[in-house]
Amino acid sequence: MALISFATITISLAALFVAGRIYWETTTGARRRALRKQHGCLPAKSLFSNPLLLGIPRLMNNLKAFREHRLLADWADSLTTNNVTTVHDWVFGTTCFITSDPENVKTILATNFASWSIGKGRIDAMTSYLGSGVFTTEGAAWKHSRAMLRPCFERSQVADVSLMEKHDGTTVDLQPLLHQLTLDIATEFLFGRSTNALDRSTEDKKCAEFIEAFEYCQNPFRENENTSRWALLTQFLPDLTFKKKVKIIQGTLHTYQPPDFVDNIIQDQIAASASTSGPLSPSPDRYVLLDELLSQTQDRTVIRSELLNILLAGRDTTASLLSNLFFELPRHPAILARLRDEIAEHIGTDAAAVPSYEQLKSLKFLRAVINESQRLYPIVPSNSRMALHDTILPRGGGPDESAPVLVPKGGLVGYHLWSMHRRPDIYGADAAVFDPSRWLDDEHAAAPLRPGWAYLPFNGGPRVCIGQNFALTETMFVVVRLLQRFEIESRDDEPWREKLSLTCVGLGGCKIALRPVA
Ligand code: HEM
Repeated sequence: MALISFATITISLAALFVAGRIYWETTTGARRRALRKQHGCLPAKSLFSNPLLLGIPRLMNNLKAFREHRLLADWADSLTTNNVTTVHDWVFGTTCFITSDPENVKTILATNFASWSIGKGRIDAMTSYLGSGVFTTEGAAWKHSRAMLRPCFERSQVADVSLMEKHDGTTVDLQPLLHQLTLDIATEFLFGRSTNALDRSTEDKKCAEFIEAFEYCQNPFRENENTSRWALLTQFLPDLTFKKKVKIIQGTLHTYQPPDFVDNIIQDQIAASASTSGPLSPSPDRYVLLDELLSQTQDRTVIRSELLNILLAGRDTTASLLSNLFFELPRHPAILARLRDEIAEHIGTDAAAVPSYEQLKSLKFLRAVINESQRLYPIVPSNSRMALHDTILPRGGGPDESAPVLVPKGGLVGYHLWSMHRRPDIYGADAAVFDPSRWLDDEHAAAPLRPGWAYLPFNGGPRVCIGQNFALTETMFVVVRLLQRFEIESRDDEPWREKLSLTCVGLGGCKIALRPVA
């Protein structure tokens, strides 16, 4: 009896499976076959063997490579060794692609923007501590945020370099100080008030607590925890520390908490808006994002979320760029000397010669140094998008990768800037060398370098970094002010190694000796 019912159940399940498969083949399958035929799609290569293993071996390898600080280089090697620019994989039933092909990246970010999402994973993970804002939303909500922020980044606002001068200080232990400096500048620019993290004389416990909590939440790859051997298991366990930190960031939004760091800023600004004078009254000649937000809504959740979203986007990114740049610069005395000459010629060597926005923009060689630093060490070295419906990548299929590829609805495409920025067929045989002169038309060996979509440190298309100009001005300003005052020397013989969180920075920090210029 038991045997019969077991056989009946097995047959029924098999029949159900076959019926389901037939249904799928005649609907979704047929639609995809037609789409493939219409566009001449061919499959992309796969570097990975057995789909029945659900991509788990690859995932474990990635985690190991991440722990050993070689994930980016491993991927680049993998693509180069196999002579491919787009590969296909299958992780836990989700179709995934990795690409370093500029045409594919352009399609995802610009020409076919509407077919792609930033992904549920990013939205859920980041909304949990940032709330809804420009970085975590899509569609109408994102458009609204972006429109609200745009005036904040117009040239006249960014050109106000005086706020940067206020936060310019002597540095010795560079990497952490750069992170504090950019936090101070970002908060002054966006909120009208600085965290003053760099100023040791003004210890603010709430501020320190807030920064610590913010840093904890924004690092999804917390070392020794998520990346341990048990990483896959810990993903399913509640992270109680994370919840505690979110409460610190979200402050009074969670009841019974005293006003926290961000709340205080919002409250003070509301009070200042009501008065016409006093140190916190809205500046008549400078745009402060918080003032703009307050003029549009009194909803503190909205205000707080938008502020946190931008703080995330604008803070560590610039510090990481500066840190990577100052890692390379002292290792290339000829490049450093040329940069000093340019600064002396256009601005002056005296510390009293504070550069203006226009002067900064005239420093062509400094711009080339920054470009080169971002080429070799993109701050966001890989990124991804999710297909909202069945859609097409223009390249990557077939033996020579020239055929289009079908990406099914829900499929993920990772675009690997680290690999793309180092492609010898785009940047030349010396692609691995730090050489800013490749960006100078009259000095470039062959034709002028015009990488287009093959160079993407700030992303591209409608979601291009809104703070790009601000970040570049800030970077130029800090480099000029530092070199005007100090001789710099590398104090680190180790090669650059990746330290990946949301941004990418050197594992060994940026150890340099600073001597005041005689
Ligand atoms: C070197 C410094 C910076 C780099 C390399 C950088 C890079 C990027 C990248 C790659 C994105 C796209 C992320 C994505 O959509 O997946 C982005 C978006 C964004 N960035 Fe930056 N960024 C920098 C500095 C800044 C600064 C200083 C601010 C503001 C103060 C800022 C504000 C934003 C915002 C608001 C977005 C979201 C734009 C949107 O989704 O519409 N960034 N940035």
